[in-house]
Amino acid sequence: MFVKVCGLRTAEDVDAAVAAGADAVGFVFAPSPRLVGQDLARELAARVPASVLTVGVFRRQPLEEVRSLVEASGVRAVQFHGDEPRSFYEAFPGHVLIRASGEVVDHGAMGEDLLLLDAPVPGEGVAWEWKAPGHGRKWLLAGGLTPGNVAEAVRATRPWGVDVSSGVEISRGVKSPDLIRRFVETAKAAQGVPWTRPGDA
Ligand SMILES: O=C(O)c1ccccc1NCC(=O)[C@H](O)[C@H](O)COP(=O)(O)O
Repeated sequence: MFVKVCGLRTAEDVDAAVAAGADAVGFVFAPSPRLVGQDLARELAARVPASVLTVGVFRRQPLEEVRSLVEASGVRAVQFHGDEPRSFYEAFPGHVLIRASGEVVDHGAMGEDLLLLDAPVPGEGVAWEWKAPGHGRKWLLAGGLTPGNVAEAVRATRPWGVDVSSGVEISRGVKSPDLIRRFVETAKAAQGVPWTRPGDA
């Protein structure tokens, strides 16, 4: 089970996610209480070992802004949460590409490596009627996941991975190392599909 912890803003958050065994950590560059700037993101990304994927999260931002933040922060993956066109995905060869969507879409149509099925409004901690996209490709489940419900969500939908933000916070935008540890532990123990590196077939 691939586990991404999103919306990290402090060195303690990052260290907790890495120590817990997260496979990816996300830095939000879109308007959000979890927004980080390029310098902080670069500092935080530098703490992350190469085995853990660093993800820059964007929503409805101009391509030049995205490009500049990706380059300056050094993140290795780019996650789009709006209706960004294919040209946005094509602008980042060599990066892992994550396409987030609030509905089941044609996986691969944008050239993405991973599809992230999320609530209609991201990062709000709202659980939706979780369902699988109905194809054999790699996808991540997100939206209102917590240490208390992630096992049930995984059992119901059998994703390749999961993504969390609000469910590991003690207040909006403030992560809890203990909740991060509990979430990663529970998700890893849940019965998902076998882990392989994102981008591989
Ligand atoms: O987290 C945000 O505030 C955010 C803002 C704008 C675009 C994306 C955002 N988050 C993306 C994520 O990957 C979240 O982890 C995902 O939506 C799940 O969030 P949650 O339901 O709070 O666990």
